[in-house]
Amino acid sequence: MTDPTPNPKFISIEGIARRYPKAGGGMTTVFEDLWFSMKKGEFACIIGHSGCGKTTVLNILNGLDAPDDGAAIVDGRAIEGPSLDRAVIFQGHSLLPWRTVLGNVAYAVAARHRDWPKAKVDAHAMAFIEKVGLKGSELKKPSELSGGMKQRVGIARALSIEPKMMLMDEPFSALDALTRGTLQDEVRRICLETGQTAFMITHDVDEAIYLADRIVLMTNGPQAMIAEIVENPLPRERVRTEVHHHPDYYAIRNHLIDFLVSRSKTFKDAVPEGYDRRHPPVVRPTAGGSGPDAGRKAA
Ligand SMILES: Nc1ncnc2c1ncn2[C@@H]1O[C@H](COP(=O)(O)OP(=O)(O)OP(=O)(O)O)[C@@H](O)[C@H]1O
Repeated sequence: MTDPTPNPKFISIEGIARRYPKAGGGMTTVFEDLWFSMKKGEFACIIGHSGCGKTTVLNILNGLDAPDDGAAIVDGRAIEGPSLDRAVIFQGHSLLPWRTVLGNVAYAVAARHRDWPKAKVDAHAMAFIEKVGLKGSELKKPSELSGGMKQRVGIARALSIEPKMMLMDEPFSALDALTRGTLQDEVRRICLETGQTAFMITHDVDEAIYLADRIVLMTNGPQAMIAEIVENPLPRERVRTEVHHHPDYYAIRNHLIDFLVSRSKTFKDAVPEGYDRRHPPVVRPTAGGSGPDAGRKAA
């Protein structure tokens, strides 16, 4: 269940910057002074063109990369390296090929709970294998599974360690549309049921609208900025086959596409008056316009 009084800064990105040396000397700034926070149990997607720094942000949240300035904080503690508090689901499955489905998930559970006996580890792993619809396939090896099934194992493994945060880097982009839809449904259901906090990179506007509570819009790099935080006007209880009938669906969809097509390129050269990197504008596109919250500052 979702925490009724969630900490508004359960996850907090505070003024982070990432720079790399340029081939001919000097430095390229991928982004700097980036601020964004998430409540516990929130699902956020980040959208922006290739190279703007989405994976870099995700790697900083995962602890695989460190910011040159600023800090990323989870539940009051600065991230200082990878931790079982955070689980990542990638596009590829990165399963251990010699282990079964159960073996792959149990391996993660055993790493999290080193004092648990094998029977308890296996029972816990099985509960998550069941959650992603793979009961009956637990003794299969990855080579015997379809792409969608492998991705399910990755999801079960990530969820089984009951992380404070789930990080997803385009986890469904390599799947066919039908499998992608089913897995989106499952991830959404499980995140809602377990109050999981999730941060996902996607290039798919419809995926972001279906999954996210809020969508972070990043301008093109280098020196990418968070242009806005878009609040999803759709109700939290969503049904895939009905979302596009919601009166606000096309308002948010058009807003996101308009950003990707034009404003992601032009934003930096015409930064709106009063724009504050620390509190990017919060926009809630609705059929009646950008809604009463348009232009509100992020917390
Ligand atoms: N190790 C590195 N050395 C130099 N530049 C790097 C390094 N890693 C990333 N970059 C640069 O940082 C920028 C941001 O990369 P990043 O992978 O975060 O972008 P992205 O938005 O996730 O892109 P995509 O959507 O294509 O995955 C890119 O211009 C990339 O070339």
